[in-house]
Formats: sequence, structure tokens, C-alpha cells
Amino acid sequence: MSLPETYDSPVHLAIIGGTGISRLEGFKSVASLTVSTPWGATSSPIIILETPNNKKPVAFIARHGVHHQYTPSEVPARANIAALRSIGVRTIIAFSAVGSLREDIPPRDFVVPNQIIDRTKGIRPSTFFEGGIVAHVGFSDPFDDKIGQIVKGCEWALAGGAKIHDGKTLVCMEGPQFSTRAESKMYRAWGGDIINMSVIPESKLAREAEIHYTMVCMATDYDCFRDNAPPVNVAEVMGHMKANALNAQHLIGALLEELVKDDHNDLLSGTALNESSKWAICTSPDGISNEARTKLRFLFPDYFPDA
Ligand SMILES: CSC[C@H]1O[C@H](OP(=O)(O)O)[C@H](O)[C@@H]1O
Ligand SMILES: Nc1ncnc2[nH]cnc12
Repeated sequence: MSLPETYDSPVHLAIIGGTGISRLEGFKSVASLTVSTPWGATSSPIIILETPNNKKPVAFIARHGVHHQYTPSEVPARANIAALRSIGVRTIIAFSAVGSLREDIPPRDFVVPNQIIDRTKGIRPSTFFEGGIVAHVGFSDPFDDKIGQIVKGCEWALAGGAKIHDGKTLVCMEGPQFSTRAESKMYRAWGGDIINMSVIPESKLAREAEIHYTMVCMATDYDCFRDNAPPVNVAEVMGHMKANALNAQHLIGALLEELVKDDHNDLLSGTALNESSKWAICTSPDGISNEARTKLRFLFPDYFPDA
């Protein structure tokens, strides 16, 4: 049955699904939106779901497309984040399959990181502020700690004794090939705990769009730092992702029940980041190009009103 293509109320909360999570099971879908943005098309339609008890809307987007057809470098992250913001999203919980760089984070454990080491190669468009406008937003603490703690508090929902680790450092590499053993060991020496190919630029763009962002990382392998063990491969990742996807579903159920409580209204309405990008703009108003103004109006209609 096809879903309505419009949804009239604002949607404050979104989930981004990664490898092994290209749709959300167990929730009622009420609309499927195709949003075109000044930065192109999103990686998948935006599915609007409703939470079981109080029927609050939640948006879902599949990072790599519904068929996993976009490489990590090709994911249209600007379109995804801009489209979510345009429908009202101010909080994102992003899921990611990650390699573990630590023996004490086994496959099937979950991690809420608090820091990132960016090892991407500068080939991914990673800002909304360019082409006639310059802004420098703060990114010292890339993840929203309050939502991270709420995720950690939902550890009870995971099956099979899986744990949720917090306060860890996530390395983001370009890929799509996995790391060499020397790189894997170097990341450990740098303090990296887990590794993926997805958190950059998604998290940077969310910050620019004034959206609270948290990543739930699901360990699938030990990368390749262990000299006497076989290195990571896709079959291993996908094998563990089957179990992880089920646990992600349990976690999302628990999380949504918690997050839609009135206590968290401030989080869902993006209060802590309100106007943070507006005050990060360095270009004088008269110097902002018309092209930049028109594009940014899509994200921030209040900051760039129609002439
Ligand atoms: C299939 S292993 C590498 C792939 O898995 C992760 O994807 P996602 O973050 O979307 O779950 C990782 O970042 C790579 O893109
Ligand atoms: N070992 C690894 N390196 C990078 N991204 C990953 N995603 C899952 N496992 C990974």
C-alpha cells in the first residue's frame, strides 16, 4: 500500500539508519516524503513513523539509500540534513556499524562516542556555508551529551547481554576500503576506540543546521589491529549487523518512549543550538552572495528572509 506523500505537522526527531538498517521495523509508517533541496536529492525518501503510545512523529532516512547504493563518500549528507531540518527536525539519532579498536568493545556491543578524529580526505562536501558566505561553527564537542546519556540509560533494552559504552573516541576514515593494520594500530595509539566511514560530514552538517546529533555505534568487528586474527570483512560485519539491527530496534523502542516525554521538549526543539549558526557567520550582510542567500533560506528562512 502506498503512503501519503505529505505530512502536515512539524517533525522534531529523526533517525538515520546505516549499514543493515535501511528501514525501521515495528513502527507505523504514516507518510513517505520526497524532499528536494538546494543540495540535491536525499539518499532515500523520508519515512514518517508514529510512536506507539502518543503518536508523535519521527522521521527515518536510510543513509546509503534503500538498496545501500551510496558509498560513504557519496552519501548526499547535505541534502539529507537540509531536508530533515526543513521538515522541523532538531534532534537526530544516527546509527552506524563500526569496527572496534579495543578488546573490551566486542562485536555486538553498542557505543555512544563523545569525540571524533576526522581521517576523511576532504573530498566530501562538508559545509552549507560556502559560495559567497563564510561561517565557523563550534565543533569541540560534536555529539549531544544529554541525548547520549538517555541512550546509555536505555541499555536495559538490549538483548544478549550487549553493553552500551560511552565517552569513547570515533575515528572516521574515507574508505571504502578498510584500514591497513598499521593504520588500525596508529588509530589506537591516537586514542581511537571505534572506527567508521560515516560520522563526517553528517555530524558537522547537523551542527551547522543547529540540530542536536548523537551517534549510536554498533560494533561489528575488531578491524585489523590484532596481528594473529583475520582482518575485518563484509561478511563478518553483516553477520553481526543482523543481531545488532534487532537490538537497534529494541533500543529505538525504549528511546522513543523516553524522548517523547515532555521533560525532553527542549532537546527536541533544539533550544541549546538556537541561533548558534547565525552568530557564526563572518560575512557582512551586504557581502553575502544572492546564490548563498537563496540556498540558505531553505535551511534558515528566519535568517535569510525573502528580499
Ligand atoms: C559495510 S562496513 C563499512 C560501512 O559500515 C558503516 O556504515 P554506516 O555508518 O552507514 O552504518 C561504515 O561507516 C561504512 O560506511
Ligand atoms: N572496521 C571498520 N572500519 C571502518 N568502518 C567500519 N564499519 C564497520 N566496521 C568497520
